[in-house]
Amino acid sequence: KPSNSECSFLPYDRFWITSNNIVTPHGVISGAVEVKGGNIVSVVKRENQQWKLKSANVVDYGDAVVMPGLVDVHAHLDEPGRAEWEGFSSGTKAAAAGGITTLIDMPLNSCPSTVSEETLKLKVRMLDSASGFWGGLVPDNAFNKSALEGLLKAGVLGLKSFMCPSGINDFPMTNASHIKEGLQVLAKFKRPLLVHAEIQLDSESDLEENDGVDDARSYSTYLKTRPPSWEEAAVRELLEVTKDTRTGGPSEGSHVHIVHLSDTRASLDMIKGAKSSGDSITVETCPHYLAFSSEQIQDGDTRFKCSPPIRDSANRERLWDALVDGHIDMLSSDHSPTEPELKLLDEGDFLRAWGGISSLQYVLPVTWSYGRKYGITLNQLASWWSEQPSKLAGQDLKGAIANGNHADIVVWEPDTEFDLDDNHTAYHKHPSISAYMGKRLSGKVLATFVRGNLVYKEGKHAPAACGVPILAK
Ligand SMILES: NC(=O)NC(NC(N)=O)C(=O)[O-]
Ligand SMILES: [Zn+2]
Ligand SMILES: [Zn+2]
Repeated sequence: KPSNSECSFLPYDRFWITSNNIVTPHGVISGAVEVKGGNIVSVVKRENQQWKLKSANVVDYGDAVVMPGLVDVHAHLDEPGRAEWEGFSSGTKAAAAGGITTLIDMPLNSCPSTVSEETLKLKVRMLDSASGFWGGLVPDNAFNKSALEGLLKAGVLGLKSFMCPSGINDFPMTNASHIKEGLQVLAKFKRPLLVHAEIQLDSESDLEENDGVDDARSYSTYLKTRPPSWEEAAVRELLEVTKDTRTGGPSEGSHVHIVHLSDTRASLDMIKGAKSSGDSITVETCPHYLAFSSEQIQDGDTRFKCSPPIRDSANRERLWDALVDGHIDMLSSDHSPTEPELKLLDEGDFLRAWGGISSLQYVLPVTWSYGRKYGITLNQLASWWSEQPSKLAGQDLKGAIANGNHADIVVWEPDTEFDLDDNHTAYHKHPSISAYMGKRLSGKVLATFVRGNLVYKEGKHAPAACGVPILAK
């Protein structure tokens, strides 16, 4: 266990962070955040604090924004088993450099997948596993109540399942009856199920076998293989089951969260309907669906391949509307990297390349850079990236700069621009496969505090990683 001095660039247990732009649940204030023993012990406006700050340990950030650290509920860190794709050490370093203070690791792309108490232990045991974990709901454990309970008791924050093939052999897909069973167990633990909501519709997927007829280098070919009807069919089937989460329903206490929504037509309308009927349901989208549109994706540029796919610009505009209007609850990275070889960048084959966007370190500046023209506010950013995801993950003491909360904080400069070029230091493993390479972004992270430790400062990480696994109790 590293000593405290290795965990933080700051030697103090008690100190004040001051700024003219502190994002609190009650608006942006000029003042100070007092940190003691890793927690926020007071948040005071500038006019109330003169007496305190004179002799204290003060870190002043001037006009830079002081915001709750981001909570990324959807990241694939791939360890153990596929450390060459990503890892806890590289992933958490990238997170810290990007202002993310909490990562929740997805149960697939590591090997083995996190589908049992034993496989969870493999993750928790890793020295750098400073994150929380979702467990997998798969056909093997869905009808095995004691196995599922074992996994939940071992501390996963909730479960995740796929309604279509996941691309990972030991993570098979679930149908609505598996999900229904899983929700009953989750209800007891009051934890959520995260669902990849696409269902493979036969007639539409023929193209995959039709190589050569349609050009596999063309993004439009890929788009046709995963039409909005796949999301729509999955959401429709899923919502039959989410009724169980209503007050008085058989799975009251559980919750369903739809990951990475792309379709803004029927799927979104159905989700809105379910919310108004009292289903316990939330939905996320990801920065790549908000930043990019299918029209812009060049032939062969498989960095942009993900599922569900990035759709057209009209869809992107509707995603922003839905987010701003509160119909989409939160954002996540869905950082799903691989080795560059599996992206098949030379061939540019959209049908055979690995699907997943690599983005972990960039999500804050990306959301801000692309969201500015929609007039998004700092409080909205904090809600989408911190408050709502903390709630989903059951982390009541995270997600807001408020008294008693964990001192998980990002300090950043909204107007400072930078280029994601070869000179930019990225900490996740394969920056070259990121869809954001070559972009100019605004919003530079200056400092990141995790539990009061200044873990990242001006391009450098503290000598040791001090995060601990976040396990549900
Ligand atoms: N196995 C994966 O990581 N899949 C991921 N891939 C994407 N989104 O393209 C996902 O979250 O579905
Ligand atoms: Zn997914
Ligand atoms: Zn994912």
